[in-house]
Amino acid sequence: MKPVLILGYGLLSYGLFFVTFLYSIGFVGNLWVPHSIDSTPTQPLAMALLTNLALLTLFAVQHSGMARPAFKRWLTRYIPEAAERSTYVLLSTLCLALLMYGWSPMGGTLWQMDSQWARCLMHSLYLASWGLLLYATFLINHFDLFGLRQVWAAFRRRQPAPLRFVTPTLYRIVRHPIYVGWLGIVWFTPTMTVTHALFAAGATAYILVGIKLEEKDLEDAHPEYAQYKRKVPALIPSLRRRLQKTRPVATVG
Ligand SMILES: C[S@@+](CC[C@H](N)C(=O)[O-])C[C@H]1O[C@@H](n2cnc3c(N)ncnc32)[C@H](O)[C@@H]1O
Repeated sequence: MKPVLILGYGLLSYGLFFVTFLYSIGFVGNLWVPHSIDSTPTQPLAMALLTNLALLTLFAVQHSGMARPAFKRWLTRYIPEAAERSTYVLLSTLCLALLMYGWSPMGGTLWQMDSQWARCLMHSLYLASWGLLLYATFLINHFDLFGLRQVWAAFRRRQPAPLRFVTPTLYRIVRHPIYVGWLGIVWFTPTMTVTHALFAAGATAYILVGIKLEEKDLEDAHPEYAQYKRKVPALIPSLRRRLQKTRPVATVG
């Protein structure tokens, strides 16, 4: 595959991801977009539940399955290595878009905050969680996580330097700031409907399983990860057990 085509493919994947990412801020927060997580129910409850569970499962299997090293090895027998991450980003984006498009609101309110300031606080925490997620991607390497670094290197006919294991700022007080952001996104809402709770519970279960799989790969790739894991908590930040700044020493997949 010609390097310019790989670059175009990577840019297209990233562009689609970015538009879907912006829509999902409105979708989960019930803000600004026409079809959101708590739009008016249109299907019978059982049908809506099955649809939503199927969509959540599809996203979880794709997102976690394609991130495994064995899957990446298999995939790169058929596509250039430089396009692997962009393919992951593209398929994750398509699954997320399908999830939002096919999502079937179920109605039913579990709790609701009526006071203006409480609603405002929840919306602020919700948007701050998106900010945290985005910020944390830049701490690891935003352009690597979304495949741009790899396709740019291919375009320049260079081999991209392997991504290093890093523990900058937030990563010294919590091991998974991106997933902390996700948890905030799904749980901070002024109105918790049954639909929203299903989404939040599904996302939480996915994150907890995803962490186990991701950390196994990180431990395999980076022997010092075990020590990092002992010192830094997974999801609840601890300032007391703050990891000393260490030089990154190994690569991760
Ligand atoms: C979606 S990101 C989530 C990262 C992290 N679990 C978090 O919540 O902030 C997953 C990718 O980040 C990589 N990764 C996780 N922790 C890392 C670190 N400290 N340094 C570099 N890469 C890391 C994993 O290898 C995986 O490819």
